[in-house]
Amino acid sequence: MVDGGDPGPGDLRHGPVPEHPRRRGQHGAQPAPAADRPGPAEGGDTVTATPLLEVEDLHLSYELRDRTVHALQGATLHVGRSEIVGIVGESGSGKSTVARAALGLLPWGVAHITGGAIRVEGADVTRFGPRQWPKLRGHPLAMVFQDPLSFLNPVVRVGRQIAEGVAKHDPGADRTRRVAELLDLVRLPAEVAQSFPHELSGGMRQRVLLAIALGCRPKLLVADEPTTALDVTTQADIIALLRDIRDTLDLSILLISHDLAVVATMCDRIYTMYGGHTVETGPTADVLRRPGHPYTYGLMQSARAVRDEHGRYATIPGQPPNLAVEFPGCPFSGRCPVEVEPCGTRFPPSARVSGAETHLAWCWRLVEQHAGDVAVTA
Ligand SMILES: Nc1ncnc2c1ncn2[C@@H]1O[C@H](COP(=O)(O)OP(=O)(O)OP(=O)(O)O)[C@@H](O)[C@H]1O
Repeated sequence: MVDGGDPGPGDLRHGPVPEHPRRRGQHGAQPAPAADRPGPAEGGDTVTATPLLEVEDLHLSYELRDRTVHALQGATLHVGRSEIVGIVGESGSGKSTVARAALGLLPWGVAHITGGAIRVEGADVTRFGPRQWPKLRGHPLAMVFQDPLSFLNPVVRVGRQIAEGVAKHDPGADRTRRVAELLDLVRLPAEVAQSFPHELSGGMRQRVLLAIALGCRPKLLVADEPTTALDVTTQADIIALLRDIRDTLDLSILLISHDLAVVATMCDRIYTMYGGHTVETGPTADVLRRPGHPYTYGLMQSARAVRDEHGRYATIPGQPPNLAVEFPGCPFSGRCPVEVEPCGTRFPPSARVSGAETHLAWCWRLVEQHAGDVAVTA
């Protein structure tokens, strides 16, 4: 369950309006506002000047035979060193697409980046092709997926599958010893090395996947819904394990989940995505205490299993946006309980929500509350 107060989306605080990563077609890709980068005071322990991963105002479409899906229409995020950062949002909001784009794991010829930028350790990888991406995979970036069975080779013992990554990224290592170390790290007995994937439980397979990824010595581990297919107890074990691994190995984790409770338990900072846009970001405690975007507030109500006067669980009324069109305004417009005049026609600049400079939401209502602080330029 998500803890925190019960502020409504109207209960938003004032503060200066930082510069917004501008909309594609209006100003082109721009650096994220300084306030959207973590400082040592908030959102992480040891954050250096160059984030491991930066995604700036990313626009991406899937060109299908009969239609175009504008999956990302302004996704912005960064992950610093030793941080656990979460992306939360409902199905179709673009969470997996932004993560896969950052690892070059999108279908070539179908997915097209049409604006914005991706940087890995400061290097622009936005236009990387199929030959360049493999150099980044495993190290410095590795990914674990929701469904280990689709990733693991069913006819190869898991020890050998772990050893393959070790051989590539850690060629000098004693492979047998390293496999045993990695299994121990993910809290599996050494004998598991002799097993085939189908002989293991779902939770054990997820740990094997984690061992394979860690064998590549990543600096950033991207975990896409790693616990969704697991029962509640196993979910909690995997979350605790991920946190311990971050502490032991001092790596960064980007956790993707539709479940705000999972993200809230584990992450230092959160990004909320909706309709292909980043709509809020901030240190987890700040976002939960005072959500700045009405969509984040709706997610919190759903996560708390709040019931309405008829005893029904709170859901966000309305339908997600149609991604076949590029929407000029806020994608939550039409579904938003606190909509104001420009929402349907122009996407807002970011505005500071709470005390932390890193707590921002992209919401016209907040911008209006800030009116007079800083000129709005979107
Ligand atoms: N390979 C693909 N080809 C075409 N459309 C795609 C592809 N992958 C994703 N999409 C579409 O892009 C949009 C964003 O999908 P994405 O998987 O990134 O969202 P998500 O927030 O991760 O949702 P989920 O939690 O259901 O995976 C959706 O409309 C989805 O149907």
